[in-house]
Amino acid sequence: MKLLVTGGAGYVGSTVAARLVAAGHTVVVLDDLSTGHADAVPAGSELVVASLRKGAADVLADGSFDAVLHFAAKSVTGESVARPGYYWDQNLGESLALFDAMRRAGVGRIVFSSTAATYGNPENTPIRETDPTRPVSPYGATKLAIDTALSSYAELHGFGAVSLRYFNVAGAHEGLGERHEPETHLIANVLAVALGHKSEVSLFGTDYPTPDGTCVRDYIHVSDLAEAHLLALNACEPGRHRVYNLGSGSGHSVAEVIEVCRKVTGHPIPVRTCPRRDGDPSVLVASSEKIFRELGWTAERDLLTMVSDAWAFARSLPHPDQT
Ligand SMILES: NC(=O)c1ccc[n+]([C@@H]2O[C@H](COP(=O)([O-])OP(=O)(O)OC[C@H]3O[C@@H](n4cnc5c(N)ncnc54)[C@H](O)[C@@H]3O)[C@@H](O)[C@H]2O)c1
Ligand SMILES: O=c1ccn([C@@H]2O[C@H](COP(=O)(O)OP(=O)(O)O[C@H]3O[C@H](CO)[C@H](O)[C@H](O)[C@H]3O)[C@@H](O)[C@H]2O)c(=O)[nH]1
Repeated sequence: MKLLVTGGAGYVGSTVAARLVAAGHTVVVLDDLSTGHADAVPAGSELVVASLRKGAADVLADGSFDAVLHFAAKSVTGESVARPGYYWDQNLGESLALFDAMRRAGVGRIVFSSTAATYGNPENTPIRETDPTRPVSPYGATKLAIDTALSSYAELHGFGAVSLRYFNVAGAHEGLGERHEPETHLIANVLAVALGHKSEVSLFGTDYPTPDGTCVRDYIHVSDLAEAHLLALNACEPGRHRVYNLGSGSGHSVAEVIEVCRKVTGHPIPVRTCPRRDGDPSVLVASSEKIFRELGWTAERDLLTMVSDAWAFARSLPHPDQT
């Protein structure tokens, strides 16, 4: 297939783009490089540097594309609380421009990166796709709005859409890993301490109603995520919008993750205990039973593998002072 990958210079998008190229697809990446890296775009694919609003219509105009994989977004929860208008514009506004360009070019097949943040503070654990969606951040709200728009486009314009609600993505895949600036994600921040880039890791909250008092999350390897995108691409069915959670079904506390990082790196990793971070639910664990039942997908790589792969990637990067 000929595929447009928005956000394909970012962490998840570049990994999936590499997997799509390896599977024999033709890939064009559309990315404004606002948080991505041109050197992450896989060899064998073309990079168009533009926002969705400015670039999507032109790229899609020749009618040669079969489908879109839509990763491009702003995704820092705290920033979304500080700048809600920017998030609505960048996430919903840019996505609507993309969907309109797709409609005009006659491309109706789309796989979209949604998020566990659409559920907010969950009523049930593990979270199912039928559970209430009550996002607690503008980031989660914009992603839920895009999911809702996709349902309309499926119903009224015949799009075949799949939203994949990732839980906490981690790990690295064939030389591609996390390079967010600033980095907010737990594992990358812990590994930065092991590398000597930071002196200690902040642990946000030790008074949660969890076994060790720290937040519990469901970590999913980016390589497992890439496989889910291949399956989702084939599951797009005109007139239908499907939603799937992507997680492992088991939770790990922040303290547990830090301990695994100590084992993998051999570094003591000093911790500074801090107050809770705004907007963090205490437990987020996915039921991925639906995507297993319907598409046969299941997470195969465990937390130790995620941390080991992220560590190998982190060590391959130059020290920030040398870049
Ligand atoms: N990383 C996670 O744990 C996680 C969890 C759930 C959902 N997601 C979602 O997965 C997707 C990818 O996340 P990531 O961690 O790879 O983020 P990322 O910031 O590394 O990648 C996003 C990419 O999109 C590009 N981009 C942003 N806005 C754009 C625009 N308007 N036009 C063109 N390009 C634009 C950026 O330059 C970047 O390359 C996002 O949609 C995010 O919401 C990520
Ligand atoms: O330096 C850090 C970083 C994080 N944490 C804690 O570690 C846990 C995981 O935090 P991350 O920032 O790694 O991930 P989030 O769970 O906040 O967010 C991720 O999952 C969300 C859905 O669950 C969204 O999809 C979001 O885009 C994605 O980054 C949280 O309890 C957080 O407070 C720390 O203690 N110290």
